[in-house]
Amino acid sequence: MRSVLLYMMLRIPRANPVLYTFRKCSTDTAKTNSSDTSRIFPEESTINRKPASLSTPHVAKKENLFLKLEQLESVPETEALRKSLSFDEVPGPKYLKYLSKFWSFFPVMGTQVTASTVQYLLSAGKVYGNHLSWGNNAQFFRKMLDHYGPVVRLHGPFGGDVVILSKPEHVAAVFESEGRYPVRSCLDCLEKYRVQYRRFRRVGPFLMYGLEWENLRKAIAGSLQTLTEYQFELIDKTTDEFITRILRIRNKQDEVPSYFGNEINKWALECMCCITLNKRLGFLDSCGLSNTSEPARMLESLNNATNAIRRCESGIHLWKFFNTPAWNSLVKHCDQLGLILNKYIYKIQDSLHQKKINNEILSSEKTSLVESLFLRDGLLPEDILTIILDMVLIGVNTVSHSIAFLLYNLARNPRAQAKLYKEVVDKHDLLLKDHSLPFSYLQACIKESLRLNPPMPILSRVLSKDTLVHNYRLPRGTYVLIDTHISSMREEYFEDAHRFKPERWFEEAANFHENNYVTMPFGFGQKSCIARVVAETQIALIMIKIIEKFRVEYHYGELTSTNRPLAAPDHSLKFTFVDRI
Ligand code: HEM
Repeated sequence: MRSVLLYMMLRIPRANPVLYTFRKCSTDTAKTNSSDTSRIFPEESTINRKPASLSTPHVAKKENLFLKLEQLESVPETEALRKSLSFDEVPGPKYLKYLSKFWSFFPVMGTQVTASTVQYLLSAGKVYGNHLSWGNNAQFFRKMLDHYGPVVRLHGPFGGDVVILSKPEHVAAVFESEGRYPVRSCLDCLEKYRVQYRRFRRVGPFLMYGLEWENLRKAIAGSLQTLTEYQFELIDKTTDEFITRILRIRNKQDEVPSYFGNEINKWALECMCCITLNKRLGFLDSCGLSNTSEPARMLESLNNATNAIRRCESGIHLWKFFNTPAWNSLVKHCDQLGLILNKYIYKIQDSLHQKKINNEILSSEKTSLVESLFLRDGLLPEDILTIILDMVLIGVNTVSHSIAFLLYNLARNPRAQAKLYKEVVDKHDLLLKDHSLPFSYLQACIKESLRLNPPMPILSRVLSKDTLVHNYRLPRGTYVLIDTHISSMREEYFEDAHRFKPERWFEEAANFHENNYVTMPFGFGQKSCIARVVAETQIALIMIKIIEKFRVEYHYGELTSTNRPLAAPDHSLKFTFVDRI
């Protein structure tokens, strides 16, 4: 048994043909472009590249996290911490405690596996013993918190513990103790894919930490403050195409087909290309997409890669030892997505080079995110690829799920929809004039819908120092999962919490809720969403166009979220779009 385990732990991931082609292609391209790179960015030649060795076995996440935490300053012991209850006293399901002792010899497994076990329970549903037999796994966190109290400790079956929280004051304690470089959980599979298989030197902004992450984040955030006028125009055109698409695909009863969710995804992916590449790739082509077209392949890869990441991160990480179907799918689809994006990234690099030769001055209005990243010192095309891939993997589904739920909430609340329609009609000319979005009721609708249906309901952090929560001392290194959805549904903060009431955001208490960890659809602090403004503008723009043109209805019962890490609508989105007279 031990030797089998040892073999599994040391097993070196085998390169597969798809990967080989991709790696070869990208290194070839990198070679052909290396001279260009040094001409445009002379500083880059000094970068000391150290690709991760393929022969290095995957390092246990626990060690990684502690290495990262070591960089953080330690804090003096306070009186309150000294008097607190110990970590062992935090309640939680007992059976996991026994299992954790039994499994503790698994050195390669760590906190991450505990967390992914939780994720697995959330997405697949499992029955364990009396305490944990939940009929409805979507209610997993709520049941745990109802049963054990506001702070729950899950003893990891494979070592490493997870603490679940949802009360704003506890969430405050976690975020207020956050250092300069917060650590969130990692997606191990994506890290392995990028660092070990693709040998990228950086793992992407979502997964990075420390000074390097901070610098990268500053570089991206600088270009994502707002949309440029040019990007706004591109997204505006894309949204017009989306409206035409609704007209084309709806039936005689004005209802769109069950694949409408995919149409929203196409719109969101096209917008992402506008934001990152300043380019429309034709996702909403009026003739539809042929299966072999580039946009269709890109969309398919994105859907399959997202699904593969979810499968890899759920349950036991067998892909760390051998190539599971989920891992193979992840490699195949991330490669595919990367190949397409790389093509455009290199094109932009070439055109920048050309502009430099011709001494052309770049107009800041027309500079794409990729261009602005190239213009910063020290970023290689592969760094830019990981940035764009992270943005695509996070930003497309979150935006399209938000739109789906907002349409649903408006369909179910005709009065709110009528009020929004009035605002849109009254302020239409303002939108045309200066591209600003002075729509306060619309903004309240967006906030309210994100409160009811946040696309990323669970935030995660690794504590950078011992933290006092509910008088328990949670040790540094504890992996904390925060269910922000539960707190934003509490009656004590929101009257009629289950109702869609945009008006509540005009009340005085709203500021309190926004600033006090009660509702956090975009996360919190240094590692909060980098593209909040851009995402809100995108959502506002599409809603204005839809509500101006159609009355939206939904005739299929309650739409709720699947409880995956990214919460998606659990039914098909067969909305009815009735023309406004
Ligand atoms: C309604 C849409 C969106 C929602 C609700 C959302 C929500 C979130 C949340 C909850 C986080 C984690 C925050 C934390 O841990 O504190 C996050 C991080 C992030 N989001 Fe968004 N997001 C949205 C749209 C986007 C878009 C459109 C992009 C890209 C253009 C994007 C890029 C990112 C990135 C790169 C991070 C990682 C930031 C870091 O770790 O430094 N998001 N987002």
